[in-house]
This record gives sequence, C-alpha cells and structure tokens, in this order.
Amino acid sequence: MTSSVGFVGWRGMVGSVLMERMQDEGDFASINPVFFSTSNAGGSAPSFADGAGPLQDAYDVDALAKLPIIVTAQGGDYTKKVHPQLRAAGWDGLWIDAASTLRMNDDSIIVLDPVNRSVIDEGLASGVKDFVGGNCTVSCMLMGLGGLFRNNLVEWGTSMTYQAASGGGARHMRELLTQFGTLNGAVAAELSDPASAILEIDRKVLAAQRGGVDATQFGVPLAGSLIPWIDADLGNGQSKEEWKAGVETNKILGTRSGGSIDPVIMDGLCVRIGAMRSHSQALTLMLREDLSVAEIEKLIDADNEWAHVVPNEKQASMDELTPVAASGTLDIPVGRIRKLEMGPEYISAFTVGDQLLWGAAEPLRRMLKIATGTL
Ligand SMILES: NC(=O)C1=CN([C@@H]2O[C@H](COP(=O)(O)OP(=O)(O)OC[C@H]3O[C@@H](n4cnc5c(N)ncnc54)[C@H](OP(=O)(O)O)[C@@H]3O)[C@@H](O)[C@H]2O)C=CC1
Ligand SMILES: N[C@@H](CC(=O)OP(=O)(O)O)C(=O)O
Repeated sequence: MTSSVGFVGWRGMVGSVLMERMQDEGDFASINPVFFSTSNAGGSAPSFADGAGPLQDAYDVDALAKLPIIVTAQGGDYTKKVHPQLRAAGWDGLWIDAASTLRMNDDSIIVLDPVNRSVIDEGLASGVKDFVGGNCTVSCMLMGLGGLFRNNLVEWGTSMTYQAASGGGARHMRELLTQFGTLNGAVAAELSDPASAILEIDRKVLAAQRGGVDATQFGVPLAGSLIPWIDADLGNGQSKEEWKAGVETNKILGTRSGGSIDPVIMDGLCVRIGAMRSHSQALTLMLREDLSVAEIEKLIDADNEWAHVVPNEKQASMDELTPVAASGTLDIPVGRIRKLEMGPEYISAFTVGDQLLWGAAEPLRRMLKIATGTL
C-alpha cells in the first residue's frame, strides 16, 4: 500500500536538497506526499509533486496526526514545539528529522544506514518512532572511515574540522559570497594593475575585513579568515559541535564495552572556513592494531559504495580531496592516509563530504525508504 508522508521544511536549504534527491531517485512514485508550511497554509504544493493537495498548516497537530510518517527539515525550534504536542496527542507515527533536538534522546535513533542499518532495523522492530539525521561532520566522517570504525579498529581519534558556510544556513552562504565581493571591490583597481604593491592590497583588504564587511550572520568576517568556534559554548572549553563528535559517533555505531564495537573516544576542534557546502576534516586516529596502510585503504574502500581512497600524493589530493571536488556528489573521498611519527598504530586521514547530502538530506531520504519498505 502507498504510504502517506507529511513533509515539513521542504523548501528550506536542507529540504530542497532532499526534494531534489527524491525526484532524481523517483522516490515520489512509491509514496503519497502531503506538504506542510509554517508560513503559507492553503498555498500551492510544489510543482514537482503532481496531484498533491494544497499546503497544510505545519502547526495543525490534527492534520499532522493523520499521517503515519512525517519528515521534517524545518529546524530545531519547530521540532521542540510540535513533536511533544503530537506525541502527547497519542500520535505513534514515524518522525524523521534533520534537526539535532531529539538526537541524543534514549528513545531516538541517529540514522546513517550504510553505517548503522542494523541499529535502525532493530529500532524499527522494537518500536522506536523517532529517527534523526546525525551531525554533518560526524555523518561524513563515519561514511568515509566506516571501514575502520565498524571493524572496531579505532581506539580514539581527533577530528580537526574545516566546515563550510552552508552549515549555518542559506543566509550564511550568501554572506560569505558578499564578503568576498566586498574584499575584491576594495582592491579592484590595484588588482587590475600588475605593478601595484601587494602590501597596499593586503592593507586595504585587512581594513575592509576589520571595518567594512557585512558580518550579520557569522558575527565576524569569514572571507579571507576563519572562525575557530561552531555552535554553543558548553562552558568547559568545548563547543557543542565538538561534543557531538564523541557522543554521536558512539550512538550511531551502537558502541558498548564488550559489544561488537567498543566505545571510541573522539574529540577535536571545529572550525568554520570559507568553503560553500562541503565539510572537510583532518583526522588523527589511534588504531587498536598495527595495520599496514594497504590494509587500512582496503577496509575503507570496501566499506560502502561512496567512500573511496585518494592516493596520498600531491596531485591526487589537490584534484580529488577538496570541497570543490566533493560538492554536489555523494562521494566521500578519503586521503592523506599515512602512519604518523607517534607510532605504528597512529594514522592520519583527511576526508571531505557534501554537508547537505550525506551531512543532512541523504540519510533522511534513505530512512524514509527503509520505513516504507523500499530500501
Ligand atoms: N543534519 C545536519 O547536519 C544539518 C541539519 N540542519 C537542520 O535543518 C534545519 C533547516 O535548515 P535549513 O534548510 O538551512 O533552513 P532554512 O532556513 O533554509 O529553511 C527553514 C524554513 O524556513 C522557511 N523559509 C522562510 N523563508 C524562506 C525562503 N526564502 N526560502 C526557503 N525557505 C524559507 C521555510 O519554511 P516554510 O516553508 O514553512 O515557510 C523553510 O522550511 C536546521 O534548522 C537544522 O536543524 C541543517 C543543516 C545541516
Ligand atoms: N552545526 C553544523 C550544521 C548543523 O546544523 O549541525 P547540527 O544538525 O548538528 O545542528 C554546522 O554549522 O556546520
């Protein structure tokens, strides 16, 4: 039977990527979509959804409760407000969500099926109803390095991130580009004159960064700079984004002392850089065994169809291991793999992933397919 599925947040940035992927993969053929809006109830359903009724009010709990499955990329405030009302009203449908709000609840599962399909299947069988996409850096890291984590080979790791503007949302991406434009404009005359002094250009750019760029979204200039803090300050020196690396990695993998995967210690520093939509991360991993680089590469390549090893060579790294190379694709390149001087169990790796695909929309799309029995 075709399942009815409610979509909330479908026109936002994450939601639009989800809709695009669902169209590309023909997913709408096997569901009956019902579209909701927080701002335009009664408006027309999106043009790609042939035959769908008008937009319904995303705050109408009775309308939502008629559906067996709701997929939302509307954001954490929406989840905080509507999810408890629905559950209090006795709704026992599946809630599939991009926001972090419910992620660490005991009765939710973080979805990343190429990595934790068995956790998802066991959850569905035991009556779990809330399925939440993971943090983008954590999901991209586990997609890339799944071959090591899933084989219980990682004792601890650090992840030093280089996160794109898209992690902040569409307005952040626009602001980054506006900032680049402002900086370029400040020195356009000098740039067109090959004889102009580079120190004068540098001085003018710095003056613009310090005084003239719009930084309404990021708070400080990002173009030509970076921001070494992402998400809330937990008050113990760690940012919330850094905290997620440890707790979400372990939850996704279902680690347990004495289980098939032992708990993994993960920590690091999360940094915003001026990339558009792909997050990168430099990893140091301490392995539980002294494996050869060739064995490590084989495990990474074999783990899933999207992770692939980039040879640890200059040209291959420049060509294949960048946000420009990874953006808009489901590929998760993993490179710079080598043994570190600290000892034979210590390795480095560098990985890049599209933050809006495997980092946000794709795990939700696939969870919906699992829930409707088509994956
Ligand atoms: N898992 C992850 O790593 C990530 C998760 N997220 C989560 O997804 C949530 C949504 O993020 P994101 O997609 O960036 O949010 P957006 O701000 O792009 O969209 C959220 C909502 O804003 C409303 N909206 C108002 N004006 C516009 C407009 N001009 N164009 C489009 N939508 C508009 C829409 O609601 P309506 O149609 O009802 O008006 C839309 O659904 C985040 O809050 C976060 O919780 C985000 C990034 C990564
Ligand atoms: N915090 C991420 C994006 C995001 O929305 O993450 P989360 O879903 O964990 O809140 C970033 O800024 O890059």
